[in-house]
Amino acid sequence: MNIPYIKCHGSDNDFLMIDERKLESTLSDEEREELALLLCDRLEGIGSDGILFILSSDKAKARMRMFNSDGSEAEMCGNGLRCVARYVIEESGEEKVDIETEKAVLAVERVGEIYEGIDTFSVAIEPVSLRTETLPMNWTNEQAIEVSIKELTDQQTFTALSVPNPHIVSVVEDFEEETLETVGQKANNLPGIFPGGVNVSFVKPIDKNRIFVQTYERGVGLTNACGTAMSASSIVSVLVSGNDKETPITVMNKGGMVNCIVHENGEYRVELQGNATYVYEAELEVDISSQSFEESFRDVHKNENERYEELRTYAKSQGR
Ligand SMILES: N[C@@H](CCC[C@H](N)C(=O)O)C(=O)O
Repeated sequence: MNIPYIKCHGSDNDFLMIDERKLESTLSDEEREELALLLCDRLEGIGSDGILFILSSDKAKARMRMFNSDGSEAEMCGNGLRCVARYVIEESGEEKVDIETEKAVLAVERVGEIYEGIDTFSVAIEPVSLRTETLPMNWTNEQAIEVSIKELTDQQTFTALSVPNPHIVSVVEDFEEETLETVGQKANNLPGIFPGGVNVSFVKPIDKNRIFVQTYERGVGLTNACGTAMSASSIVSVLVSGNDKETPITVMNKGGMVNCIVHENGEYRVELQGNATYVYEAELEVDISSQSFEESFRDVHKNENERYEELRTYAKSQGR
């Protein structure tokens, strides 16, 4: 099977982006899962946090499906949607389009640069729900805001929300990555509470409307950034740490930074704004039955990667 793809990232949460509309035939779900397992592996494969599949849609300009590196499909992917937004916007020549995702048709658009020289895209993160049943999370109350989950740790509290993929968020003064990994692993081995798994984020407030977020992602593990988690964390920071809605919250992460604008009009909605960087474009010859592939490189996007390095250096200098 011949598969052209673009290696891309949002805040260094990296993906292989495959336009299925350009393949001889669309893939089956088994093939998407097999491709994710084969290609995302960082030792034996190409290495990435997941695969973004672009399909045609009868509801929007295009449709995105996202598979995690463990082969599971997620309802939504914020950093990935920015990459798909760029691809579809550049393809259509329009500045604002709609993209179908599993749970919603979402507006995406090109917006003002988040950092000099960085083409920036904004994606809508919705629907948002604080009802535990939407994650799903088996819990005694309808909501879980700042609750202790003793099966995870007795040192922290968590807030649960779906955006619409499932997240729990803990606001802490400081944290070690190892603690996040331990808690994330436990949460994803607790089917009695989180039957579908859950993304776990630790949030460190830095200043007013500025936070640092890191996430243990369901289906992946620790990542440099997770767009839906940064959106969920921004909502939680409004709810429990006094950050302001309707104005950007700058979210620093291990791979860079984004802006999240939390809107509330009866329900929460977030505008997630950040980079959508192409690393390189290449072509694959894949044989799924023998679990093998060959890769031929076509085009490295050197200039934009150099510009992204400047953003990364700046973000690092702002600390965590
Ligand atoms: N990194 C993504 C989220 C990807 C899906 C997540 N691991 C899940 O299974 O819910 C993002 O940027 O939102």
